[in-house]
Amino acid sequence: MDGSMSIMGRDILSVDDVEVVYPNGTRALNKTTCQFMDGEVTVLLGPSGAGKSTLLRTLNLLTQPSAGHIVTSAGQQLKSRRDIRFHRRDTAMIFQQHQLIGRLSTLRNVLMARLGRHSVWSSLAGFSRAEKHLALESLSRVGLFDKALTRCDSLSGGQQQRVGIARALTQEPKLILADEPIASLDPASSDRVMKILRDVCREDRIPVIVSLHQLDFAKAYADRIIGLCDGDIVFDGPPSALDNAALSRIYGAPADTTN
Ligand SMILES: Nc1ncnc2c1ncn2[C@@H]1O[C@H](COP(=O)(O)OP(=O)(O)OP(=O)(O)O)[C@@H](O)[C@H]1O
Repeated sequence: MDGSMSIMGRDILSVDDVEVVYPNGTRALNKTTCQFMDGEVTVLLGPSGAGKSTLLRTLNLLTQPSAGHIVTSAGQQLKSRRDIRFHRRDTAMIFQQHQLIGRLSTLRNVLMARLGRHSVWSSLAGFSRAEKHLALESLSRVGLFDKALTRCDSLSGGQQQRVGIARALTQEPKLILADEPIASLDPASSDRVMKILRDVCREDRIPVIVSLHQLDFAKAYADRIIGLCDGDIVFDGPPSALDNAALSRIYGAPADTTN
């Protein structure tokens, strides 16, 4: 067992009594337990400072829990450096600010996703034909095949975010985490990005977990919404169950449901 996530069952990843207190004493996540399933888009919703990014980053162990564990479907607690390395290799992260290298082509940026699977020696040899094929296929899935040789900094914000998704796909992940992926996009680009994420989740049967501020996109694209407030999960259910009472638990006051 190499510590990578199994997709034998529905239950892919568990958060088991996890708490996060940052070194400066900020308690960002109170004792939290939840599971994430394959083929399900989960949206983390909540006001600024609620703990969405903290929960997301804890799933990848970019933020270390102060207590509790992240557990794979095989029942394995992610503790050893080796297990964490395999877990990160299998987990793709999409950021608000794309994290692309502007002067490189989109294809080069997308291929960067393969570095985690190379040894020092094999990375010196360059990317294989199969990897280049996978990168082009990923660009094709996000509708950017024709931009493969274009410099990234000449693309629009929405196109750059789609390159970020293509890079994530080229990692061949078993889990995708997206931290406010549409925060700086116009509505049409946001719609396209969310649709691609949902399609990937369905087609590749992997969990996609997205933090969002936009209630309308959460309702349109989530299978499940986890509402956070002050480091606690205060709602966990399908969008259809997100009524005004739930919204006021998340936002602390009657929320504007028209947004
Ligand atoms: N590295 C850090 N060190 C100290 N405190 C932090 C750190 N990162 C986040 N926090 C604090 O932890 C709490 C939760 O922050 P987090 O970023 O998880 O919230 P969020 O819901 O993602 O907010 P936003 O929507 O504004 O991104 C906040 O009080 C924040 O100030």
